[in-house]
Amino acid sequence: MISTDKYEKKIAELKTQCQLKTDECHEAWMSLTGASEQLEKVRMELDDKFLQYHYLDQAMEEQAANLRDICSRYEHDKRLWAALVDDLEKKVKNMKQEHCQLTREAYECFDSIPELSKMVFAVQALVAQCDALKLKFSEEQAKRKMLYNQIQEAKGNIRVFCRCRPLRNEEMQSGFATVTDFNAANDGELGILSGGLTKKIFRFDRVYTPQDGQVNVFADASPMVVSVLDGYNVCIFAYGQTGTGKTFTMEGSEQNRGVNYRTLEQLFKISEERKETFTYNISISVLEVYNEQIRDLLATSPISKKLEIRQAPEGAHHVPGIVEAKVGNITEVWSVLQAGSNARAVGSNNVNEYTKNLMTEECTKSKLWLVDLAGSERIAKTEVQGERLKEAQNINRSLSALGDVISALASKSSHIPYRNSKLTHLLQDSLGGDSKTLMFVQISPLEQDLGETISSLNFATRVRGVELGPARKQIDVGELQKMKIMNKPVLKVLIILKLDKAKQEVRSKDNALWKLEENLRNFEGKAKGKDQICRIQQEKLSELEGKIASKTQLCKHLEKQLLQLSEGVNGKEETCLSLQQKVKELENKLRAHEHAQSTTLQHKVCQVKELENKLKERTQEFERHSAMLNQKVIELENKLQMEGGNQGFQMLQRKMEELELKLRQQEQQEHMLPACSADKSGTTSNERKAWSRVQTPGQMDPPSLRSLNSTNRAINQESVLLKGTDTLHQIRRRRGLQSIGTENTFLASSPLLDKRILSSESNKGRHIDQSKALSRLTRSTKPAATVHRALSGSNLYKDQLPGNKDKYNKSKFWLR
Ligand SMILES: Nc1ncnc2c1ncn2[C@@H]1O[C@H](COP(=O)(O)OP(=O)(O)OP(=O)(O)O)[C@@H](O)[C@H]1O
Repeated sequence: MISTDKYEKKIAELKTQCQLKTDECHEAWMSLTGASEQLEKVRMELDDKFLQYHYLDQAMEEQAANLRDICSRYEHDKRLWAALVDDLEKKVKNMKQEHCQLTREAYECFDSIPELSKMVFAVQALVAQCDALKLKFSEEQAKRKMLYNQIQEAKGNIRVFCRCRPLRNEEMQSGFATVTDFNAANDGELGILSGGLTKKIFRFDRVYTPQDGQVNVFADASPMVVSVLDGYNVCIFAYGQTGTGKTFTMEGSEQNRGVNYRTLEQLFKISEERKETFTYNISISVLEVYNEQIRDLLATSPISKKLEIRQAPEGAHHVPGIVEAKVGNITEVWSVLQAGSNARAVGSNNVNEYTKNLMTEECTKSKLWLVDLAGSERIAKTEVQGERLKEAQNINRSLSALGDVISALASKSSHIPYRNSKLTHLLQDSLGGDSKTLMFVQISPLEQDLGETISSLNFATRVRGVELGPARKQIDVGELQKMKIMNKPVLKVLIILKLDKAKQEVRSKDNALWKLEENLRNFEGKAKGKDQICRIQQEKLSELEGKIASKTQLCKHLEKQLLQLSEGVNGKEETCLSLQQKVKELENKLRAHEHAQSTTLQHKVCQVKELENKLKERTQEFERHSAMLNQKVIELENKLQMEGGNQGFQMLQRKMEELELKLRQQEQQEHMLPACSADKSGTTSNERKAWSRVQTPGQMDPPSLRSLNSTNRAINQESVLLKGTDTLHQIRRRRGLQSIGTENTFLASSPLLDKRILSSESNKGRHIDQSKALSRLTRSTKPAATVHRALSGSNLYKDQLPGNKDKYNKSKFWLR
């Protein structure tokens, strides 16, 4: 009994120690749970901070990107505007320079105005001088005209040039003898050999050898052209035997123009030279006198009406109805002459006359007769009959009438028989005292033509012997009044012609003056234009400056915003840094706390292990003692059996049974407590009542105790302390499950955690202790805001966490 009490005492002590350890473990667990909760809170705060930091970081990045964009645009605009400003400044500088230049030039021009006025005075003086010179010139011109006429008169108003045709090829080949001697041709003498011995000398104004060309011939005839343009009637005609070169001299060929063409060419040339002083209206008529009938070769109608010669009231003769083609240049004249030539009667042997009517501004109306007479052969020689005879007779009549006129003029007869033939009648105004006449006497060099040659030369000599009076200008009486009015201006115009050089000087001065004025005007215009451009550019510049100012203001505003944003960013960065710092601190704290917790836990675990070991040792000791007690009991029973009677033995056996019962009740009590706490979820209220009854063995009824005794007999046979060891193992296992569950709940409810960690399947079977799980969560930067809610909402967590149960349950749990 004493040993049993001892054991009972020891058991009670051990139980007390065990209870104390269990309480310590419970406290440690509770503190761990509290630390975990705090840790969780800190983690959540950390996650929230991380999230905020992340958002702030994003906002900051966006702001930084915006700022960078604004900065780059600002830089670009700045560069652009700077370039524009530079460009404009350059332009303005150039324009200012140009403006200065133009102002300088304008001032120079302004300064040169006195010089210009001086020049104007000089020019006016020159003009006055010019007027004086013009007067002198007109006087000189009048004198020149007078002298020219005097010379012409001295030379004779009828001038005769003799021209001999060259021998033809066949004539030369045939060896025909010639009778002409040109040794003194330059002196105007022509020798004609007569009978091979005697030589007769003829004197003319000019004698042309067969070698003299058209140019030489016309050179002597050209003064007549000046006379025509000066207002005198002129008649140039060729007289001579057929085939001696009359047409050649008067018309010539296209390559070798004759007197007609060259005279007209000269006429237009001089009129062109005089165009500033005179206006010549030149008209041309081409007519033919055939069988004493005037034929208009320019008439377009095939049947031309009969043309008659009429005398105008002022005395001039004209042919009414004849075509007068107005010509402006030699080309037109040539085409008109060609038309007349084409219209000429084919095979006709008659007089062809070209007249030029010239009307000048001084109201003179002069005529130029260019006459190609028919051959002057004697009828006997021509031996023609019928119509040809009649034609030859008419030709001879014309020529003899011409001869008669010439003779009458030569003898200064009172009556000049102009009207004896159409030819002399037509030439009346141009063949006489008031006009100038030039006759080409054409001769043949052949001996066989000697008679005709002598006849022609004699006729020419007679013509040359005619002494005409001084020529008169053919003034149009109808325009006389006009002429009187225009006399002075005409003179003036003539002076201008003569004083060409002075006029040119005046003109050049005028031109220079005009140019200077023009330049001045141009400069003024340019200056105005430049001023306007300058104003426009200045306006543009001011506009651009305004723009630049607004841009600068905008830039400043942007810079301010940038600064504010930078400050904000800096503030945010500082906040972030402080937050990071805090996070770090918290992490450190957490780590330290974890470390402390883990250290404490390890310490506790070690303590629990030590306690377990001690418990094991005690249990083993207890077992040993039990075994010894059992041995002693058996020994005592045996002794009793041997020494005492059955009565004492039965009493002892009863006592043994009572002791065993007590022991069993204690065991039962110990055994029922963990079963109740382990199967709490499935425990009903009745069972709890039963459990409460079991707790107090004194209150238990004997049958229940008995039944319990019988049901637990098997257990009783085993070690009670071993069962206690199993219970500790179960606790450890549950704790492990709690850790796994907690971890899995964390993982399942934190979507931002790493996916590998998220995989609950892979982690389900793994045993992860809390310290590792916490460290992993601490390493994770992803927030887990829902962790606490997930944890608090989890039934498993609620059931398994001892902190969520009442103290009584906790104590029950840890009693186990
Ligand atoms: N000085 C000259 N030089 C060269 N050839 C000339 C010269 N004179 C006349 N002839 C030539 O002589 C020929 C006859 O000349 P042209 O017809 O002019 O004579 P004509 O006197 O007019 O004759 P007609 O009285 O029959 O009209 C032409 O072939 C012409 O070329």
